[in-house]
Amino acid sequence: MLENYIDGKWKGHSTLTDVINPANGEIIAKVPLSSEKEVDEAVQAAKIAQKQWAKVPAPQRAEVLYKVGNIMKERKEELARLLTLENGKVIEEARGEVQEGIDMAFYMAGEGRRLFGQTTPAELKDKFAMSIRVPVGVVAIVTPWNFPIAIATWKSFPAIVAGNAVIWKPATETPIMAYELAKIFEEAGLPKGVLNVVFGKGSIVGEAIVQHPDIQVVSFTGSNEVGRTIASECGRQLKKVSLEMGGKNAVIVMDDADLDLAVDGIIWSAFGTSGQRCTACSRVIVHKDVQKELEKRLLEKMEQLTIGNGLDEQVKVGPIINQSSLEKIHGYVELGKREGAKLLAGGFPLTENEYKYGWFYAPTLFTNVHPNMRIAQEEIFGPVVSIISVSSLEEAIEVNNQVSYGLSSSIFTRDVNRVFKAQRDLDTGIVYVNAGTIGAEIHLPFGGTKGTGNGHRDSGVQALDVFTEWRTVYVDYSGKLQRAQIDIESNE
Ligand SMILES: NC(=O)C1=CN([C@@H]2O[C@H](COP(=O)(O)OP(=O)(O)OC[C@H]3O[C@@H](n4cnc5c(N)ncnc54)[C@H](O)[C@@H]3O)[C@@H](O)[C@H]2O)C=CC1
Ligand SMILES: O=C(O)[C@H](O)CS(=O)(=O)O
Repeated sequence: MLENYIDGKWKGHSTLTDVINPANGEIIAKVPLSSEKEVDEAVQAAKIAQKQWAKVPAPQRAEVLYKVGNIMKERKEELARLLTLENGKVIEEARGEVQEGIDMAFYMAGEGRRLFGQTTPAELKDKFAMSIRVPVGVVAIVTPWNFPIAIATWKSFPAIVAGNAVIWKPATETPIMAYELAKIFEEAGLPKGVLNVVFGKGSIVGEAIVQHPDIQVVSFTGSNEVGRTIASECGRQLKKVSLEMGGKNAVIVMDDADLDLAVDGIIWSAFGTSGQRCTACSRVIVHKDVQKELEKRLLEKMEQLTIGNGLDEQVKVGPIINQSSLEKIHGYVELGKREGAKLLAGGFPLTENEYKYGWFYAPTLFTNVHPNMRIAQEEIFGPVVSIISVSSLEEAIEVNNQVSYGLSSSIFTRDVNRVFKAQRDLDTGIVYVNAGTIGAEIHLPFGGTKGTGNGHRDSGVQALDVFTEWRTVYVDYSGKLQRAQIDIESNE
């Protein structure tokens, strides 16, 4: 039975819902469905804790993150197995996700000794000017189920090292990682109230967080629809909001590409995590001269994919998170057929034998897809790929950019001129060359253009911009009133 973590205390709740292993339908935990009351309790505790936490020197705040990183390292295998249990992703990917969290802990702990500002010359004599980062106050993070620990670390670690207190609402599908991370923070000695975890529905706990007047920042990852709702409410209240809302990412394969490498990149980015990544490849934009050969090699590789319970080390594609996601994916496949795309592989849920009690979908490949079809425009969030044929690099870039999202893109080519043109013209926050669309590194900014976000970035040093304000400080040590902007000469 999981509990909320508020003001350093574990608090049970009378209303609970089941946490289900998507690989076999087993109930693995029960999680609170909290209300506005728990959100307010957490905010009141956070307000008090933040005032003290902001006064702790940043290198000391960072010590807590070093401890968190070390505990995660010791518990890596156990955490990875729990992650596979609640989310379904295959165990080697779960290990990778926990490692992302560990890397983020050490990287952001390093920021405790940097948090760089600027010093600049002042216009006047005997005057000093600088800008420094200051914490914002109480901040909220609202996270999805597809990366239940990594995304939380991208957001909470910079917030905490910068001196904020955090209210965290994890996805109800994957609360175990949140529960474990809160326990790790407690063990690492984080003062009470600096991190508060409130479990519950987005429509209740999420909305209460967004509407709470004492929360100054909301950092969200999830669907475009919910992101827009959050942004409007935050806009009304003049709250800072950072959004990461997915993608319609493409791999471009040019006629000079190493096709085997391209196939490996596509398979990994499209069917890894069963396509449930915001960076997942869901379009392949291929030069017409190599289309047939690419399709042949892709189909051969797809046949080798083992689908099943992610705890089995041989399995390469795990389950879909829940029934409604499965139905959404299948709905898109049916739509693709009606739109006139040609189904080359997959296109159905797996329901027999070992798949009977879980939610599994066969890796699916469409060809003859027109760039304007809805399957080529909308985020499916499942193992479904559309092949679009083009005649030139220029056309490939145009097709890549013709979607409302702009998260990740990739190009396979051996021509350095094409590489440089592509990285200049692909309208996405992340561009890969001779690699798939997934695999972001935590010390670089993560996010995208257009409908993917609103200009902010997770991870990298840029994450600190979300969780800090800039303060400009002028120190005049002349002992007299010097009047800047009026007359520099008269102050000689
Ligand atoms: N960008 C990404 O990484 C992700 C994108 N998605 C997309 O979203 C689709 C639906 O997945 P969901 O889990 O339902 O995403 P969602 O956007 O509903 O949920 C994401 C988080 O927001 C919370 N939330 C929901 N409604 C809220 C509200 N009104 N106010 C505040 N918080 C709220 C949820 O409880 C969860 O913690 C997927 O099929 C996929 O297309 C989903 C997960 C991650
Ligand atoms: O949130 C995600 O989808 C992933 O963490 C990003 S990546 O590692 O696949 O680039």
